[in-house]
Amino acid sequence: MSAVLQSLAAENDIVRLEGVHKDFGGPKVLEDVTFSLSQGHVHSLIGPNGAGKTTLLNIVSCLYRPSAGRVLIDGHDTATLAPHALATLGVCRTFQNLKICRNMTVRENILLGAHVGLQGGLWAGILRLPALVRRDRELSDKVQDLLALVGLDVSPDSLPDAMSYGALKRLELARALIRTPRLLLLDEPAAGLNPSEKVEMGRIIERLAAQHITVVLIEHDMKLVMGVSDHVVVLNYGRCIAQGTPTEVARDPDVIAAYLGTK
Ligand SMILES: Nc1ncnc2c1ncn2[C@@H]1O[C@H](COP(=O)(O)OP(=O)(O)OP(=O)(O)O)[C@@H](O)[C@H]1O
Repeated sequence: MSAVLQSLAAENDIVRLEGVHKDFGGPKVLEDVTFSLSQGHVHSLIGPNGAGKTTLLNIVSCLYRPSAGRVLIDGHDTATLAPHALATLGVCRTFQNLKICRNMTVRENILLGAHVGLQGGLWAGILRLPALVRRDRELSDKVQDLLALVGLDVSPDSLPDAMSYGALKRLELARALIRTPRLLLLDEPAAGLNPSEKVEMGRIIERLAAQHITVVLIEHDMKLVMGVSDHVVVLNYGRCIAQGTPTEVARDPDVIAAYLGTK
């Protein structure tokens, strides 16, 4: 690629990982991982179990620090950024395990996402401090829009305890969207969903991309990955072994070998 094209591509990058290594005091979990994520696209991070996908997402979300290398978001090194400050950069995420408060209403659960990174944070939300109650009132209309966006036909005032697992996953997604992120990190959003719920999750991701939200998706369901991704990064034993369009990675011999267990 020419220098001009390279700098144009870099301008469009929202995240850049440069030579990221990670260990937890033992063997390397990530080794020299370098790639860029461009704005407004759906990027999937795939690889066999234990390849280092969640560790990488935790590094991008500043929950873990790289042992070496760096992560840039909008060109800013995140080395000293606290995880809660990420939301102010327009970065939000969901987790593999559900983090829904079952004794709070659907609306309150979604609004908790608006409190991340604010003064007082999650606890101010749980304790219902006055400034946040005012802000919540302003955001209430948005809750209804988000429920529609994630395809949840439930009352914002209902409790989530009667909701199915698939519906709770979508509720978590709505919570991550309340702050209108530019970059959304999704850790296995379709895990545990039935086939029709997976299809619906794919449609939701496409809707998010249509709204120019950059999505990073960790997912084991290859049909979903191949259907929604613009760009796929493949990890194996902590190394990036391939990246490209879904078609390119699907026919990459290293990727095929990793998935068949021959590498
Ligand atoms: N906090 C930690 N302390 C020690 N080892 C860890 C820690 N977090 C992850 N690991 C190790 O790092 C390796 C990669 O784990 P990680 O969860 O990132 O893989 P993954 O690709 O997301 O796997 P899966 O698809 O099964 O979720 C594993 O060997 C795991 O045991």
